[in-house]
Amino acid sequence: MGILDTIRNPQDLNELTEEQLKQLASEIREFLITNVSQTGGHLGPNLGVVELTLAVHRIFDSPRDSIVFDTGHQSYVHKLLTGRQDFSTLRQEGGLSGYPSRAESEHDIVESSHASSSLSWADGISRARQLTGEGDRYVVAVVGDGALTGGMAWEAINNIAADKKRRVVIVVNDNGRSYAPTVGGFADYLASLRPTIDSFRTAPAYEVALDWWKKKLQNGGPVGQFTYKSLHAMKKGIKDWWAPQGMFEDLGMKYIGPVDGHNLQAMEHALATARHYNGPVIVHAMTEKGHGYAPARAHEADQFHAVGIIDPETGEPTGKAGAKSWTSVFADEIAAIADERQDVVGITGAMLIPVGLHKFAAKHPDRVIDVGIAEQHALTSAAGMAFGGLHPVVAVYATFLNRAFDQLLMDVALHKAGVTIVLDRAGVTGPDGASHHGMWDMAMVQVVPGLHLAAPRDATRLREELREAIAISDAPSVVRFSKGSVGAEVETLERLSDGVDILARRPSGSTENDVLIVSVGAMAELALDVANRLGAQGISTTVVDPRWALPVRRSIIALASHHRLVVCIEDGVRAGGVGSRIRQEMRAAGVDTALNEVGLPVEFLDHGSRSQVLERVGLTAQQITHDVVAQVLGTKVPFARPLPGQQHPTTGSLPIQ
Ligand SMILES: Cc1ncc(C[n+]2csc(CCOP(=O)(O)OP(=O)(O)O)c2C)c(N)n1
Ligand SMILES: CC(=O)[C@@H](O)[C@H](O)COP(=O)(O)O
Ligand SMILES: [Mg+2]
Repeated sequence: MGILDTIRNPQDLNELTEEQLKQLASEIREFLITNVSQTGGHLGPNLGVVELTLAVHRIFDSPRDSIVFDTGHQSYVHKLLTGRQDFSTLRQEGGLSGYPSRAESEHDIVESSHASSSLSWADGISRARQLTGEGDRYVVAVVGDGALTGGMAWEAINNIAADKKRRVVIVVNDNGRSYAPTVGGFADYLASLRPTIDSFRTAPAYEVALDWWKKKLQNGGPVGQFTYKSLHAMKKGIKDWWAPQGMFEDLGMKYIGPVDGHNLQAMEHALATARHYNGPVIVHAMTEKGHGYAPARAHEADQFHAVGIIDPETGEPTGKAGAKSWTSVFADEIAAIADERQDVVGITGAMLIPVGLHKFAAKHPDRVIDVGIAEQHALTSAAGMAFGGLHPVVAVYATFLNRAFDQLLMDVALHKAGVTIVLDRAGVTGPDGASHHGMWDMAMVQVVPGLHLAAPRDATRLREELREAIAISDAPSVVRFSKGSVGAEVETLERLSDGVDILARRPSGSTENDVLIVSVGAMAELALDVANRLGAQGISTTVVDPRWALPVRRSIIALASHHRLVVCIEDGVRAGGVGSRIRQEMRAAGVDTALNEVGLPVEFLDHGSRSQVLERVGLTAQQITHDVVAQVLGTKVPFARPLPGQQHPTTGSLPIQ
């Protein structure tokens, strides 16, 4: 039995000797490599915070003191130390979350995986502690150098630094990377601190002695005054020359570091110093992503930021290479477009490879910009680029657009800026859980005036719709697609004049009162499966793919008036989604056909595989068919009549045969 097996809670760490702690760190590293290589997960970030997390839990008293992880993907060690040592179900349905989870432990606070929020959490918790008479409890925020490139972090620092009594300890986990090396002026500043010498600068004894000496000299008459002033000038000169005056100290926060984040004693000393300071303080820890695991260190792209199932010895993926991914289709097409259009620029929020801009960047490095984890800035900067005559393509995961909604609305759309936003990981993603599903984008953007939304159903339509989007120069255009492998090609039977694709027609001679299925994006195969199942139950269907879901195409409305029921299937929240918009447009056109919005519930969906989550919420052919049959055969759906003089949208003739 190893030492790790004896750790049931953080208090068990306090009895360990220095040697035992070293052994424990080694066991934890071994545990992470052995287990995460079998389940997949954020192996690199967690190997980088073994000593840091041990030190935090030895110096602070969780859960009395609150420990907040930014983004939360680096909380595996924290979980191991707080009673969760079965990682066999990591990120799986019903299993251990890959992020902090309040349902799992009282030691867990922030469940969202959206970066740069930890300092605001720390500000809020510490204010609450002060106002409820518990200001002696500490709040420790563990924040990465990448997360510190997010604007929200600086909004929080502005607030925290204002109150010298706030017991907030900000542990900067500086491994110099997000996925790739962190970019920007602040990242350069952090890097510039590395050679700085003194971590004793904020030691209490040093501070007390310095204050005594300052007072002595200042009160020592003219000679003392002169001596004090000249020594102060000399010290400032040395610091400016040798140890530049820290930005954080200029902001009014104490700065301790840089500290070797893999030296447990040094980390404990720095954190103990920070604790004694009893006010807002930054502890700048220098760490390495993937520390202690050669395959991770050698993986230049992202140092095993997130791995699938790998061989623990070699770090090589063991699963068979997946089918072509949506991301790779986008990566190839945007790189081709970049060759053709010099005005097209790419923008990423510290995720160049994950969003597929790397091929574009390799060919045109000056036209792909990494803004750091700063989606809000990305959108407004893109509006500026459009004003300057460029056509920006902002590529982000759908869930991360949430935080840039106002910039999309008021900087891009209000100014009719020709900006294309490419949303990868749209819809249910799966293992990263509730804050990673890209499920709110369509409901969010459907209220943006003038916005064009495309949801390609396969690789061919992605290429097509991406090009159509980039041709829009007077409004925002959004192209959204799922995580993972792109599905099979779904052929077009007929393309209507407004760009809507007919994927399946009802049998000739069918009645007016059949079902129109509107399939949004990657739901096409599912929609056709539903159509077949309904056909077996004697219900004829027409299946269409709008391709451009917004603005709603007129042919969708006309088709609706020739069917008994419209079923809109989308991989997004059904409240306010595409189906809702179609319903509104139908009502405005006086078409009273019944409509079902089939999509995701307005809930936070726990992690699992994509298919498991879709099954859980009923977004399956079986469930949809069951519901439609019950409605139609159960005559819960009134028969619809076409409007007088309503021409059918295809050839002006009566309903499609
Ligand atoms: C708002 C937001 N944008 C993008 C991401 C995707 N993301 C997850 S972790 C990560 C890198 C974080 O870097 P850092 O904070 O330095 O932590 P490290 O992984 O280096 O420990 C990014 C960009 C996110 N989680 N949140
Ligand atoms: C926390 C984090 O890194 C997320 O960005 C997530 O892990 C991305 O997962 P995928 O890129 O595998 O969808
Ligand atoms: Mg980092």
